[in-house]
Amino acid sequence: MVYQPAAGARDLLPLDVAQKRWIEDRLQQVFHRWGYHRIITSTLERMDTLMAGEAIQRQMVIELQNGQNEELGLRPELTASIARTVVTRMAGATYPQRLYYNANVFRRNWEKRHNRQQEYYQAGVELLGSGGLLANAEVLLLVANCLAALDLQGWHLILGEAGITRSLLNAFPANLQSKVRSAIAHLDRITIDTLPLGDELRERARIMLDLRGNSADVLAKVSSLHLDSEQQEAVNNLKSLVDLLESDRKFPLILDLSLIQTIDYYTGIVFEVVSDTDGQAKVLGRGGRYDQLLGLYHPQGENIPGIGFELSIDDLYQTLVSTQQLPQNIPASNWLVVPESQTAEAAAFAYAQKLRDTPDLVRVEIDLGGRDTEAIRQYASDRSIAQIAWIKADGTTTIEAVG
Ligand SMILES: N[C@@H](Cc1c[nH]c[nH+]1)C(=O)O
Repeated sequence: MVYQPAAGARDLLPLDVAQKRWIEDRLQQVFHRWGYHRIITSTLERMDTLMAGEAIQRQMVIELQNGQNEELGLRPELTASIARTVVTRMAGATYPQRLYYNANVFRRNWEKRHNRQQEYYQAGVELLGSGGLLANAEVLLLVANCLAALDLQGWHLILGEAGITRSLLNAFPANLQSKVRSAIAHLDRITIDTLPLGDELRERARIMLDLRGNSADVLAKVSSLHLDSEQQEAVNNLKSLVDLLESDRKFPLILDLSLIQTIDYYTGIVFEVVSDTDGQAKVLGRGGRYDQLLGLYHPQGENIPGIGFELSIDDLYQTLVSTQQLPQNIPASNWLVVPESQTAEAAAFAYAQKLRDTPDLVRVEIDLGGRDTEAIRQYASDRSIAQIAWIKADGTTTIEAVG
């Protein structure tokens, strides 16, 4: 019998881990520089927490059997868990709260693959307690700073507004809304042309499909849709955000008011970070504003606004691996300490420990015996170990540089 990981699960070997850590360490430094603090929530959650009302579909979650009457699942994302934690465990916390995470998530890929489960790694932030323009701008500028810290060239951000998109969809008959929503999400013009819609609504659906491109054009087009005052206000807020982002230096922005996310807790801006390095658009991360999510978990139903994003470590890795920036090898040890006889073993351990106790990171291996001098030299050279310390029983040490 051959033991294999579960379908869709992956083992990360030391070089994979070193490369993943390279990405994570850079992101973490950026998060710290912006005043964010790490939060760790449970991998396992109750299904009602994970589904965040109806925002996350049950099919997305890998459910677990347990004997009790508690439905449990593996988290498919972190935002719902963080919302639950903050309102139930951090009562009395002052706002804003700036939190970040770096964690594994599990999703059942029911759409594309045949019910395959999959484990992914995400790093992301949640900025809680502020609903305004500045919080939106902070989060988008933080995305840009993360990508700069990874030296990732050639990306853009697709920015939508879930509130506007949802209210534009409300004009359609209730029984057709989900079809129109899905046709718009998939840019499916044929469905829009064939659904039983009157001329005016069909035209509206076509315009919605076209609400994508440079910000000035899109904002002009959406204003032609006879907006009510609430929609107009949301459009104005979007315009202020775009102006703020584009004022200082060019922020690579595409506005898309047909952008619809699979996760449905968003109430304001939504966005996707897209890389265009390999000539092929690839989504590296996504996020948005959710001003009604925390209220779902709050004991008194109090709403606290929030906004955040996740970056997919797996997709960042795929994009960066071709640029040779990631470490190409696991780090070599600096020293190999060799007891020359059995009676020298204690002295060898003591010498190795002295080397390890220096303030700079020094990697020190003990030779575990069973090979002759030549084999030891060969091993050190194969592993790119710089120096060998040969230790005698009386503690005498001979240092040899490996050629
Ligand atoms: N949790 C979302 C991303 C997000 C973070 N904050 C807001 N949205 C996801 O996994 O897609």
